[in-house]
This record gives sequence, C-alpha cells and structure tokens, in this order.
Amino acid sequence: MIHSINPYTGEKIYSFTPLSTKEISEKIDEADLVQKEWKKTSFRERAKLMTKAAEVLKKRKKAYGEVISKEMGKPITQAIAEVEKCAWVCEYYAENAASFLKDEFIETDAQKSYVSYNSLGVVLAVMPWNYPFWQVFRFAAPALMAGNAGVLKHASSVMKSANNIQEVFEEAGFPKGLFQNLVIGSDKVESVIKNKKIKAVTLTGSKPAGSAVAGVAAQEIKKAVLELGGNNAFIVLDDADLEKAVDVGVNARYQNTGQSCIAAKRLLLQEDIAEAYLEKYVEKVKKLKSGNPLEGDTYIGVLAREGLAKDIEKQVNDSVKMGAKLLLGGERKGAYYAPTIITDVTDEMPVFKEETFGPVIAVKTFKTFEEAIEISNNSEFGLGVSIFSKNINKVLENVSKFEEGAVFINELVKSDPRLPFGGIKTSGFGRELSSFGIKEFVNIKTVYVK
Ligand SMILES: O=CCCC(=O)O
Repeated sequence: MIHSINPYTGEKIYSFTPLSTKEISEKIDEADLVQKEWKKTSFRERAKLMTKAAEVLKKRKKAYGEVISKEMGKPITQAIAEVEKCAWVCEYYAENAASFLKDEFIETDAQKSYVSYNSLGVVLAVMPWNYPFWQVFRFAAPALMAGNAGVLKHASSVMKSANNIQEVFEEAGFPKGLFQNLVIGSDKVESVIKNKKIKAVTLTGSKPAGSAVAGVAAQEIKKAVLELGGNNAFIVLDDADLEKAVDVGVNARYQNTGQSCIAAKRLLLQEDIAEAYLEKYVEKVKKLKSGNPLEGDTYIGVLAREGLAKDIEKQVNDSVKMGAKLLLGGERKGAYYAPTIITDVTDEMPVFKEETFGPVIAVKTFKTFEEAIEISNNSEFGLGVSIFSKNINKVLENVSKFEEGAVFINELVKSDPRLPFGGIKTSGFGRELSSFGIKEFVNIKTVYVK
C-alpha cells in the first residue's frame, strides 16, 4: 500500500493500492489512444478546457489546499496560493499556446520553408512533494495544450493531491485518460519510461532521482527535462535597500518552510552592511510564526517527513562541529525544524556545500562584488541567484558572469508562467514555463517546399 501520513500529527490519512503491472500498461495504452485523437483538436478547443481547469482549481482551492497541507505540512495560506498559481498557469497557456506553437516561416532557397510544432505523444512526469500541485501543473498545462497526453508518477507521500489533479482535468472536461495519475512507487518508473508508448519524461526532484531517470531515458533515446536541486545565493551589496533586502530575503529562504529548489540557501553579505543586515534579519526570522499548518497565521509548518528534519539537523550539527556558529534555531521536534541562521561558514561545510531543504540559512561575508560572484558560482548547482543593489546597471554588467539559470535583481528567485524556469550544472537541463517550456515536448518539424 501507499500511504499519506500527516507530518504534523503523524497520523495515517490516506491509503492507496498500487497499480499492478497490467494496470499500468493499460493506463498507458489508454493515454496513447486518447492522445491520437487529442492531437487533432484545435488550440481553441484545448484552450476552452484549460480555462475550465483553471475555474475548477479556483473553485476548489480551499479543499485542495487543505489536502496539500495535511499531506506535506505546508501552511494552509501557502497551499491555497499554490493552487491559485496553478489556475494562472492554465489560463496563461490557454491564452498563449496557439501563438507559441504557430508555424514559423523562414526564408531560404525553397519556395516555402517553415517550422511546424507537433505533439510528441504520452509524456511521463515524475514529480516531487514540495509543491504537490504547482510542479505538476507547470508541466501539464503546456504539455496538454501542445497536444500531448500526460501520465504522472507523483511522490508517494502526496497521492491524494495527485488524484485531485487528475480530477481537475476530468472535471474540466478533458477526454478521460488524457491526464492520469499512476498510483505507483519509484520502483516502477524505469519500466514506465521503457514502455514504447511513453515518448518523453520530465522530472523535478533530487540529483540522484534525475540521474537515474535521465539514464534510462538516454538508453531508450527519449527526451528528458530535469529540474533538480539548487543552492541559490542571496547577495546583498552595501548600496542595497536594506529593509527591502531583509523582507524579501526572509521570504526567499523560509517560505514553504524552506523546502524549495529556488530558495535562497546561502546569504552573502558585503562586509560593511553585514552586521546591520543580520540584526534586522534575525529579528524578522524570530517573528515568523511556527505552528499547525492548517491554521491561517502559521508561516512555518513542518517538514514533509520527520526523516527530512533529521537530515537537515545532521547538516547543521556537522557544520557546527566544523566550526560554524548557530545564531538562531538549530532545534528539532519530530518533523519540525526551527528557523535557523548559521554564521562563520566555510566552503566545505554541509550547510554551504550541500542543498539544505528546510528552514536553514548559511551566512558568509564578502569584500567585493567580484568575490560575491565567485562565492555564488562555487557550487555544483546553477539554478538561480538574487542580488540586491541600488546600482542596477553595475549588476546588469555582471549578469553573464553568474553560472545560473536565473538572475533576479532586487527580488527573490521565483517561477512565473511568463518566464523560462530551469537550471544549469547539476540543477538540470531544459526549461519549463513560457514559450520555452511548451517547446520541450514537441516535434520541431522542418517543412521545405521546393
Ligand atoms: O522547488 C522548486 C519550485 C519552486 C517554484 O516554482 O516556486
């Protein structure tokens, strides 16, 4: 059986019977059959249903948000906001898919030559628990609008949310079978990728999971998109608006109880303002309300499993043993880990070198902007970076030096349906969202007429 366990109460809340091998292949067959008809529909028809999906999401945001909170401990206001963001991505692709995928004419020596974007078929999405709805919708909205079908292998701990997502598409009126949640464990992913009717795979998750999935996809010569971890730096230069940099900086690290690939995990402060900044930052973090994820004023919930809280506890304790100082926090109770701030950090410490997937920030100081860029780039990851400064031109002149998929100036790194999202280095490859995301799972076909 697959179970959802509320990490706040420890209670088993939902149980699911995993699909048999035969059932898995029947579901993929169904997706394949349905997709063959779906790809013939017009963008107008698809957009109508995708708009309806957005309506279903808005109508059910509280109920879906509550399930998210119960399954993985996210504070309820943040869970509802997540569902609302999913409605936005559905509306965005309903409005824009046709123009993103229209034929592109290119002048050559031909009478006529152009690029045509055709659907690929059934795409497998392997998705994580940290944003149980958003991670799936940012794949599904563009993929379905492009004429594909989707099968989902969600994290086992959020299967009720996964079923709810299937329900959204069914209730919106999408053909039955076009988007299906496969109730399976990770042990079945390899065989699903190898199924001849699966044409591509996208994974959001850890580096080992990404490496395993991309390895199988490569053997099968199937397209893969990977959105993996991050160790984003949040750089505050001495000419920054400190109040704003504190407000945004706290949110950048602690929202979703720190469980985000794009969270600011390394706080880099220019020496002159480090003390003043840190004083304000600590005060603000102290005021974050920890508590029951289902209560409206809770900002810090619990981590999605006790084991994850233990992992982060170890990263912090090992770093402290290596000489780091705990400025705040450092305590664990079950799946709860207190908001934590660590200073005197060196490059070799786990809290600096590794991704910390929880409410922990590692602080370092620097003398020059050049040095900050060097520290920021000193990471196996390359997802995003935030830089706070009033001298925007100076930062812009240095943007190309950052080894990241995104550079945000005077803002936290965030995903937005209108902008491409993804990383380089071990943060993955490919892009989600925007016109780039919808073109990941299409056949980019060259048409040439002599
Ligand atoms: O965990 C990474 C995704 C977070 C987001 O898209 O806001």
